[in-house]
Amino acid sequence: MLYFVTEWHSSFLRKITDNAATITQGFRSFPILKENNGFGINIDVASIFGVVLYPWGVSFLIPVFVIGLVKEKEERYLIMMKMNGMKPYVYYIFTYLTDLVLCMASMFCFIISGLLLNMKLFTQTSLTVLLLEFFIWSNVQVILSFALSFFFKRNGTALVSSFLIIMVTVVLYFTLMEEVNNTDKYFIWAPFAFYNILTTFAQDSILDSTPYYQLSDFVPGDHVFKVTMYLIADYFILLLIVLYLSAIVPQEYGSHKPWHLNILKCFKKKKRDYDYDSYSFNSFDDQSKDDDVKAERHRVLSGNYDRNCPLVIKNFRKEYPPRVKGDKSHVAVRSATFAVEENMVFGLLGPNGAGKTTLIHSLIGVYSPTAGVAKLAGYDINTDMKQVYKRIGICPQHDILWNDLTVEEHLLFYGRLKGITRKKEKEAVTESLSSVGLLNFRTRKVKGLSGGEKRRLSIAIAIMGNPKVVFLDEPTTGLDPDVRRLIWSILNDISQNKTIMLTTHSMEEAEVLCNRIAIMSHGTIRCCNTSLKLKELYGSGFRLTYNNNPQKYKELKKFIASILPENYKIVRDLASNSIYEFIPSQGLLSQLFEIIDQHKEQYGIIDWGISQCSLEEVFLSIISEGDADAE
Ligand SMILES: Nc1ncnc2c1ncn2[C@@H]1O[C@H](COP(=O)(O)OP(=O)(O)OP(=O)(O)O)[C@@H](O)[C@H]1O
Repeated sequence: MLYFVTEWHSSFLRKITDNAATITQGFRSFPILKENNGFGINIDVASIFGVVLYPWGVSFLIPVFVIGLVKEKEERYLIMMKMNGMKPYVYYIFTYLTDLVLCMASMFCFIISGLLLNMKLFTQTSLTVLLLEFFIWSNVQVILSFALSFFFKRNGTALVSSFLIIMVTVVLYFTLMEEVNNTDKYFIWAPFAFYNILTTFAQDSILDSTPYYQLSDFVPGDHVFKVTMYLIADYFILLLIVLYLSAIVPQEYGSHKPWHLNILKCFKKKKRDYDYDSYSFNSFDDQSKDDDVKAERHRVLSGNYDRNCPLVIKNFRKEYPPRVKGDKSHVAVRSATFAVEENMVFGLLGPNGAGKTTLIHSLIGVYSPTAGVAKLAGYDINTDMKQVYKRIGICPQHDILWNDLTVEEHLLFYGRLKGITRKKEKEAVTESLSSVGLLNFRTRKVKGLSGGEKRRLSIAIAIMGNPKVVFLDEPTTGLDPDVRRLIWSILNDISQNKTIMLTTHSMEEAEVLCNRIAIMSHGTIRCCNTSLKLKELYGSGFRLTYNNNPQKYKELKKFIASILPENYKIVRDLASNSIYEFIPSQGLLSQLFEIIDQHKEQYGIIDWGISQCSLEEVFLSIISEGDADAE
């Protein structure tokens, strides 16, 4: 059809122009403008999508940083580092710098991909201005994640919530874009300020009518300059918020200040309220009625102990500030005074909440003591903590280990914290690992270790560098009997030339390992002696236990009363089963065995036995006394 129409027009043309003109057929594309992208509009599609996607792209690291910080809180890595002498501010500065480097690296990738994709925002905006803005934004991201991390305790919540915060911010920004551009108050929220800067650059580069953003444009009076100043101000506000929150938000460990930070107290000159050598009886009264505790207190406070004692505590007290305003402060350790010599394992027993962990944590600097003094390995914990950390080892109640580090890396890390030199560290690692039987696990990652192996690694960390004093907080809790016995034999071997302070809930463990045992309840040391002595002092002597025929119950009861000494106590009195406690006179035990054996059929005794009281009974009796005192 097109052919016939063209031929008809062509013959008409030839006729009127005397064959001078003719129409030739062919196909050609429509002419397009060089920068038209084929749609007739001169725009950079990548930049348009970029405007929408940039905010997401430049904010995705915030949730990642937040979960990193919250995970640290959850896993308590910082506490373990603190127990080994690392100052929290060092940890936070390094976390900040690591996050900043990560952020800057991701920003570089962002800029390089923009340049490779030939996106105008990156090709046409001054690179110096871009780098400056991204540097400021990287700092803001890191400090913002620090601030957000204070509001979460669990990793999962932190992840979801921080993603939501970023998502809502981006959506809100695009909804209010026009308003944000014209109203400065929105720039108080740092992401709004940075997104606005990015959008301004992107719009400048999309629209031909305005020139692209250059360094010379970045001067006072310019919109981007003004928003950048807001962004910098936001950074400092966030920094102040982080410093404030770190002082007032209660952490699982460590103390925190009231919301008003006790500012007035800062101006008062701090008085040194102790002097190690002259510290004596004038402090808090010891509540213990026990003669051994009183004697130990007298011995230590009057200075009658070996001056080389690696562990000396005088009138040590720890009060926690009240959790609720108006409440009284909580006294976790009332007043502890004792000294432990070298080559000794000192067991600290007590029910949950007795104050054992608080005492250890106050000694190793996790908390500062409310009153009292202590010397560890010859150094005063109030003045020479740096020296103390080099000479002590700590195995905390729960394993605080990094899943992705190897066994050796853990030991190297803590060894360096303790100040072991590079030359000696490999040797120290080998020594420590062979003591706990983990030499073959040297290169294994912690996530591949069993519970017992992790515990042994925690003990290896504690004894790294051959410290003088080792604190073991419930080292075998939750382990099976086999592993528990293995750890006992390890502890027995490593106790040479050391002073070990061990807390445990296992009486058997205390009996096996400890040369001296102190039982603590309600923050007070109730007794302190060897396990044998404690049994003698607090145990109710011996126990007669029997099962019998209920028909002869009354006669049997009379018979037993007639053969036991007058001091007997009935512990259990059932028709078919009874327990009596008594303190035997000389020779009575052998007589009892004979008499009961002769009369057992006559009184219907089915089976019977006599046993000495256990440390557990001593423990229970002391704890119940402590409970009565506390009421
Ligand atoms: N950070 C804290 N702030 C306030 N009170 C605390 C704090 N930590 C512990 N306490 C309280 O101090 C008391 C002693 O606690 P601590 O953990 O020292 O006891 P424990 O003998 O080690 O117990 P467990 O055997 O369960 O570990 C408890 O009443 C406890 O509630």
